[in-house]
Amino acid sequence: MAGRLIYLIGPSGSGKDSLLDAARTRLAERGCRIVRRIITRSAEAVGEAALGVSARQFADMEARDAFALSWHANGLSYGIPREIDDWLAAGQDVLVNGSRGHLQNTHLRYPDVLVLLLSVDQAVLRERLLKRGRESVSEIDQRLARNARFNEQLLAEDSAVHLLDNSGPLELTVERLLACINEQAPRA
Ligand SMILES: Nc1ncnc2c1ncn2[C@@H]1O[C@H](COP(=O)(O)OP(=O)(O)O)[C@@H](O)[C@H]1O
Ligand SMILES: O=P(O)(O)OC[C@H]1O[C@H](OP(=O)(O)OP(=O)(O)O)[C@H](O)[C@@H]1O
Repeated sequence: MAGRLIYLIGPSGSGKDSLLDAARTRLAERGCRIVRRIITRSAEAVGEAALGVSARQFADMEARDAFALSWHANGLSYGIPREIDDWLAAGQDVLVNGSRGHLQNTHLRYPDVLVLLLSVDQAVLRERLLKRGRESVSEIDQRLARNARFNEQLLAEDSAVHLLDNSGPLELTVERLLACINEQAPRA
């Protein structure tokens, strides 16, 4: 049986990278691979399981059809390597740090995708972003405004999005993630 694409989405700062890092070993134990994204962000950026490339390199990769999925947001470009299709075909589950804005395209290409929306109380989220210190205050406020629009849209849509709360300790969210993946496993 083919593997399943698990598409983790959520506001910047909701804890996607932290969750993937914390759950990495447990996910590997159950045969789930975490994708390394290609991002036009400087390679020295911390906390991101990604390969940094220039805008030119990214465009070249896109032209070579090197990505299964790609999107542009926050002034950056993001690509998911095409090799995930080999992993899925080989029966492995594949977890992607995805984009809310690109969700519809992902549904079209991967109809059986399991979508997990990581959510955090807005005030807690602002504090976490300020503490992380990766973006300026105005960039943080722009991202928070974008979140508000996305949340409205996602809630209004009747799509099969599974909420995953990360307002509490990360360890708890890891357990919730694994439970959700197990609960939503397709019946053999
Ligand atoms: N459950 C949590 N409790 C406390 N801090 C958290 C939790 N999850 C993530 N963080 C912190 O929030 C910040 C943003 O997390 P990050 O993983 O970079 O989010 P994202 O990848 O979604 O942008 C980081 O400083 C991280 O340490
Ligand atoms: O359409 P959206 O859901 O807003 O997502 C757009 C992009 O923003 C996030 O990346 P970002 O560069 O912010 O990294 P982060 O998630 O680690 O903050 C997310 O992982 C997406 O790649």
